Formats: sequence, structure tokens, C-alpha cells
Amino acid sequence: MRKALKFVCALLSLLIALLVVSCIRTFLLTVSRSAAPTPCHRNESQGYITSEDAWPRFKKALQFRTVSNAPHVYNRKDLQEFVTFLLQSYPQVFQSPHVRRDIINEYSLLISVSGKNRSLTPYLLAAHLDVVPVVQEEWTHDGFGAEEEDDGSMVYARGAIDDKSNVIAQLEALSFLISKGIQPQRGFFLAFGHDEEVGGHDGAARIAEELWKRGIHDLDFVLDEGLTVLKDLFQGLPNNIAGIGVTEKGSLHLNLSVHSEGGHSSMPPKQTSIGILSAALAKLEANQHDIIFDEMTHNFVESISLDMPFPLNVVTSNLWLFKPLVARALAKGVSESMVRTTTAVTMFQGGLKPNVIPPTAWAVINHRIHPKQTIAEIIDRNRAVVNDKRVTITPLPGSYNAHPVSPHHPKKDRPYRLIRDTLLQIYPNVVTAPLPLVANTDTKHYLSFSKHVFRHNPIVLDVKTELHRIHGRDERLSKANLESAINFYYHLMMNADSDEHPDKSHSHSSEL
Ligand SMILES: CCCCCCCC/C=C\CCCCCCCC(=O)N[C@@H](Cc1ccccc1)C(=O)O
Ligand SMILES: [Zn+2]
Ligand SMILES: [Zn+2]
Repeated sequence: MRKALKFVCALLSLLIALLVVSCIRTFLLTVSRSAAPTPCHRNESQGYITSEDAWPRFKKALQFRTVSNAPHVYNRKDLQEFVTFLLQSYPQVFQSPHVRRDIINEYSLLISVSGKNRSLTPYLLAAHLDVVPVVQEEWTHDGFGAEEEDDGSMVYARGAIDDKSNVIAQLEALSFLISKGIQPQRGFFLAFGHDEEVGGHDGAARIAEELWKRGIHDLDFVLDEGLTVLKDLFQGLPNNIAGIGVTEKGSLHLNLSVHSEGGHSSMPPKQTSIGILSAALAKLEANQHDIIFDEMTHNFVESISLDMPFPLNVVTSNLWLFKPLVARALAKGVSESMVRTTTAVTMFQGGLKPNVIPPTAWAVINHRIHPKQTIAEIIDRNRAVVNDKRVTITPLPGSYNAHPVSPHHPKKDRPYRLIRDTLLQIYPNVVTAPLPLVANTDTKHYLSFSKHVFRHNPIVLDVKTELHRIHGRDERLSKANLESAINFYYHLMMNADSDEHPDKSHSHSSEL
């Protein structure tokens, strides 16, 4: 008994000592923290663009039903009309002697802006024209009506966030640049694919082919849709987090199927194919893939730790002691998608009639694969968890592993610094963070052109009230967000020329 008491006292003393050390370490880190780097407010005289003129164009763009349903299955009529609308809405852009526009594979749009300094490697801004379908009965607004809130501050429509806001914002920024008589030093492309939501095989893939054919084999950087400025990601965090996607998770669509004897439902087996499959799916949902707390996550947590309120600042700034605790906390809520391979049962079919034993049942699971895992690992573990020979697990085509991580040292890596600095110009009080994008983009088609590939959508989204609208119901965007996005792209176009971001990678870019 005495020994046990001594052990408990020793343990308690150790715990108290560790806590004291952690608090002292946090205090020292806080007082010694160098002032946040002053955002490089580049060329403040660059000007500011309001969204007054853009807003009606954006609303019109949202009304085109450019829905993609499956690879090669999309609304060709509305895509064609949307592209025609864009070409007619920005006459200054398309009449400029420095701009070339090409329709690629009938519905995608490649806009080439030639730079004065042909020795500078061009960059590429990507967005996409298509949207996912609308389940209208779930919406409180017409999914393609572009209806506004009473005060005109918000518009509701599919594509408001993903991704027509970026199509319009990039064109508005270019239009403003041209209206000021500016020809950029560094050339660039605006690449608008028309089937991103079904893999980009007909759109971005064909734009990439066109660039390659033209002899454009290098891009200074690629920026596509992605993480946003996240509001209230964690309770108590005073600043918004501007995630910059320096990689993106892999995507694996798995088909699970069960085939069994049919027959009359009055003489049923112990389990029908639907029951067998349901049990397998329930096991996979109950046994999530492991939490992975990698270096990027570690750096991210440390980068926000000293801004967290007590005691979270102590816990998150002492990962040497509290890493297991923080890892478990991150595995809750939306941040779970950053620390593990996610499992989403997205499709289920089975059964013919109420009185017929179903001979077949199938389901589709979408895994978004953590950058530290592979497709093979995920399939092997799934098979072990299901552990039922009656269930056939087959990977569907179009799956891919996570992307390479783009260089993202804010001092050494100019393209990352350019995007970070431009974000800080628009959102001076955010914490920028290199993170994995939890979803996927058309960047998969541009990886061979540059190692500097980023995924960021320059809008502020409240994690609780807005994220679920992406691919969900009542998608919407505020006028303020559209305005910020336009100014982000405009400043990016200007900053890409800035001497603060000297390009040491001179290469002779071919004709744009
Ligand atoms: C601590 C950080 C936590 C991070 C939380 C996550 C925050 C997420 C914020 C924004 C996510 C926006 C995603 C926008 C890009 C997605 C575009 C898209 O929908 N792409 C499709 C592509 C695809 C994939 C597979 C088959 C067909 C198409 C997708 O990802 O589904
Ligand atoms: Zn998208
Ligand atoms: Zn999408």
C-alpha cells in the first residue's frame, strides 16, 4: 500500500513538473515571438476594384446550368452559352492585343496573356465552368436562380463558391488590368476547364495538351481552387486561417458488391445481399483509418498555438508532451479530414421489389487518401476490416494518390511567398498555413508543368455555416467575398511582376 502511494505521489509530481515546464516554455515562446512578419503590402497604389459592376455578371454566370453528371456527360448547351456569355461580357479583355483566347475541346476556355518580358516563365490560374447537380427539393432557393438576400449582400446558386466565383473574379481582375492599360511583365494563362467535377479529362487535360503542343513545358506556378480563408476553424482562435493547399489528398472510389441467390421473400436467407453489404459498410464506418499527425500538421498546430487562449496555447505549443491529445482533438469536426484518410459511403443500390430477395447489392465508397498513405494500403486495410469473402471490393477507374508537396518555405520559395503575401494584402489579419487540400482539383492535369502547385480560393468561409454548402444545399457567396476574390487575383497579377519576387528561374517561354 505504501509503495502504491509513493508511486502515485511520484507520478503526480512528475505530471505537475511537466505542466510547469510546459507553461514556462509557452510563456518564453510568447514573449520571444518575433512580431508577425509585416505583410508585404505591395504597391498599395495598385488600386481597388469594387464588385458593383461584377455582381450582375456573376449572377448571370450562376444561372447557366453547367452541370456535370459523369465523365463526358455534362450539359453541353449551357456550357456553350456560358462560354459565349463570358466572351461577350469582357470585350476589353478579348479585344486586347496582348490576349489570345482559345476554345479547347468545344467547351473549355484558355486565355493567354502575353507578358512584356518573354524571358519570365508564365504562370497559370485555373478555375472551372461546370458545377455539381442540385437536389432542388433540399434548397430554399432556386439552385440556378441566383436569388439575392433582401439587402443584396448574398447570392444563392450552385457554383457560387465552387467555382464560378473564381472564373468571374479572374476575368474581372484581368479586365481591370487591361482597363488601366497595363501589360504585365510576366505572362500568364487563365485555364477554365468544363468538366472538373467529373475528373477534368475533357477540359483541363486537353488544355494541358494544348499548352504542351505550343511548347509551354514550364509554368512558374499553378493556382487553382482549394482551401479558403477559414473562419472559426477552432474555438477561441482569434484569427482566421488562410489555408494554402500545397498538396492535395488522393482520391479512391471503391465499389463494394455482393451477389447472392435471389428468390421469394417469404423464404428468406439469414442475410440478403443488402444485409451483407450493409454490415460491411457499417464495419468500415466504425473502423476509420488511422490518425496521421505528420510534419505539416505539426507545423500548422505550432503556427497557431500562441494565438490560442489558455490552456489551449500551452497544450498546442508543447506537442512534445501533448501530441496524442492534440491529434485526437484534430480528429473531430472538419479538421478530421486533414489528419486521416476519410471514408464516405456515397452510393448504395440493391433490391428489385418488396417481395423479391435481392440477388445483388452494391455501394461506392469515396476515400480521400492522406498524403502519407497509398491506394494499395487503403484497399488492403478495408479488406481486413470487412473480412467477408462474400463482399467484392473493386477500385473504380480515376483513382490517384496524393500529389507531391509544393515547396512552401516563405523565405526560400518565391511562388508560395507571392501567394501568401497577396493573401495578406487582402486579409491582413489571417494566419496563412501550408496545408493539404482535403478535396481534389484540376491541378492533377498540370503537375508536370511546375512543382509549385497551389490550391486556394480567396474567400472567407465560416466553417460551421458555409462549408456544408459546397456540393450541398443553398450554396451562396457574399458580395464582399466576390470583391475580395477579384482584388486578390488583381494584386496577384501585379505582384507576380514585382521585383520582391525576383524570378531566378528565367526560361525562354515559347509563344503564348
Ligand atoms: C486544419 C485544416 C482543416 C481543413 C478543413 C477543410 C476545409 C475545406 C475548405 C474548403 C474546401 C473547398 C474544396 C473546394 C475544391 C473542391 C473542388 C471539387 O469539388 N473537386 C472534386 C474533384 C473530383 C474528385 C473526384 C472525382 C470527380 C471530381 C472533388 O474533390 O470531389
Ligand atoms: Zn471546384
Ligand atoms: Zn466541386
